[in-house]
Amino acid sequence: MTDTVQKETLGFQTEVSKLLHLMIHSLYSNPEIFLRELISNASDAADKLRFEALTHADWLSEDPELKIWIDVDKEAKTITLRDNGIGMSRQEVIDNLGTIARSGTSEFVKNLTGDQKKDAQLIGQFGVGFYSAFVVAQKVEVYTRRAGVAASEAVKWESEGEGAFTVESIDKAERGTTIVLHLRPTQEEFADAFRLKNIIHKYAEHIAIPVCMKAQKWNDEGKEEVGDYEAVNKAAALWTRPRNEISEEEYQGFYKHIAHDYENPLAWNHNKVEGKLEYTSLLFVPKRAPHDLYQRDGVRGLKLYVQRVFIMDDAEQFLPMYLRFVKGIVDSNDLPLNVSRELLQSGKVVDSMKSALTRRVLDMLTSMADSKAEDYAACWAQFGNVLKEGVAEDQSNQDKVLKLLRFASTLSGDAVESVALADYVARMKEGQEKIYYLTAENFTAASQSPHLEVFRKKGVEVLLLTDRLDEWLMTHLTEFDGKQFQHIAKGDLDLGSLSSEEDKKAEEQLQETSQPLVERLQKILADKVQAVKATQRLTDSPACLVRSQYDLGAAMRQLLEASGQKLPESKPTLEINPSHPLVARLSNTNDDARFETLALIVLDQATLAEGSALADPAAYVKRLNSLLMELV
Ligand SMILES: Nc1ncnc2c1ncn2[C@@H]1O[C@H](COP(=O)(O)OP(=O)(O)OP(=O)(O)O)[C@@H](O)[C@H]1O
Repeated sequence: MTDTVQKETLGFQTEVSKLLHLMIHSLYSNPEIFLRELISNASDAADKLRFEALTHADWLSEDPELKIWIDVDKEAKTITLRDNGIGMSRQEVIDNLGTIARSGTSEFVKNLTGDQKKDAQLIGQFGVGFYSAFVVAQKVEVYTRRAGVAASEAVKWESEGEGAFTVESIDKAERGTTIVLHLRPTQEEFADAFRLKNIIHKYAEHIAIPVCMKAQKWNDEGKEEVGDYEAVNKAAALWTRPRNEISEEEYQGFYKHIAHDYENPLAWNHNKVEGKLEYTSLLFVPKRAPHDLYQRDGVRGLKLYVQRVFIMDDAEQFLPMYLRFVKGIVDSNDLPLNVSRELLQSGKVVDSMKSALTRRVLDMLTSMADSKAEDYAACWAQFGNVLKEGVAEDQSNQDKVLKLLRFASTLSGDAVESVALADYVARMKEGQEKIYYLTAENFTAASQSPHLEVFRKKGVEVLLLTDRLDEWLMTHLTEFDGKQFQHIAKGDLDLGSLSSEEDKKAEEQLQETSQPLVERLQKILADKVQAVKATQRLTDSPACLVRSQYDLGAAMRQLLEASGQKLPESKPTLEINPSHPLVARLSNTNDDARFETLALIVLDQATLAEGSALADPAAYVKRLNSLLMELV
């Protein structure tokens, strides 16, 4: 490595400087992860070389055994990591080690709050990567030569992590990357082979290629002698090993490696399929949703291998959109090695793998829901809204998806979505035929809705749906376990066999006695409501609004209107509770002007109770005040 030419000093992208600063201050409690990150990069570099060798066989054949070597120099206080992977060109060095390539991470750094504690918690979510070297090193040198590039076109990169780095052309005999870490005085404990081997066991056991260090021996005088390089890790692709020989820690380590996550996954499933199709899958459910879960161009998909050769990241074709949060790998024996994204778009092999993998994920989630309720609750909190998309997207698995849904309910009593449809059905009252639910803007509006009164009286549980997606979701749901869904604020009150003979008689009587009041109200409110009706739905409230069975909910309306669609006006039915004192008062009012004021107040209040906005709030306030003045 001589012949220094073309040395240039370049500045780090602003975000990198920020990231470096934050990293050094937030990872001090766990500095050893630098080794995990650098080994992970070297292993990725080996994967990339194997892939490129499919079209450039000579790149691999000249030095075919892909490995990572780690050396420690106690005197010089350095650690050296060497790999014979793909290496980097000059431009790649500048791009990869001077900027933040991944847009998500760069966005994150731009938005740092400046509050070191908060920022430190966030940082792990973005994969700390190469720059973590500076947590232990005061100076980092990178010597690299890309496969297929002349020895004289190798590059040296060097930085002390403070704003700038240099790049210069060098000679490098072998392909691949060598990284020299000059340890900070406070981190010299890492210049210890034994310590490094322990870290490799902890974090890099799953790495598919050998991570080698020199053997340590002690002679008769108790002095240390170093032997030849030997693999410290097991050095076999994790998914190719038998399940019963892989520890939990190894699965967790592998997940962190492929998902760039710092937390353990919630669950995983490792499976080998033999027969007509042959493939191995290893699928993980993360603990936390990525920041780009709802972005159109967010990262999704599995890592694809064909016969153990890495082919591509983010292969989206193996799982449906609503399972886009699942991470993992799939290794196929049937796909051709030169498979491209375009080729993956269609084809029997991919289709049948997709449907099998989808079922596998749904089964994994179901078994988590059945046996690890707490984990599933965490999973639902993160990915519930994405899973809901599956109800519409995946008709063939709708039954499985329905069982995974969770809702808030009048029984659970809080906004946490924890009630499964199967639990609801198991708790249904004798004579109850339908699954009752209510949609509203938020949990308070839902749980205080007048529509719940009759259900409370009869002790019937109602699901409370307050997510923006829920109205859309319910347009795709007709029944579960043979029971129809019924929105309690839409259509006639239909309690089926929950209504006793007495209820039915009372209903008839109610309609009869309320007829004059209903007609009077109808005249006044003709242009505002569809109809006026006396109701048994209410016990404590004077009135409520009922929508037609096929009416779009408020959230759906907003959504469609925002997308530019013109929707016909929909008028509600006003249902009144004749046994409420205010309605009784209304009934006894002979003064027409006063009747009108009261009628409009009752209508406006029913609108407010529904969580809707008033068309003319000022008029409402004026009317109410005139009544209040009378009281004074
Ligand atoms: N040993 C290496 N050989 C070849 N390229 C490397 C090596 N180390 C790093 N790189 C390149 O530098 C890039 C940046 O590495 P870095 O670790 O910062 O991010 P990453 O690996 O893409 O993701 P993460 O931040 O989650 O680790 C890599 O994507 C890769 O292209």
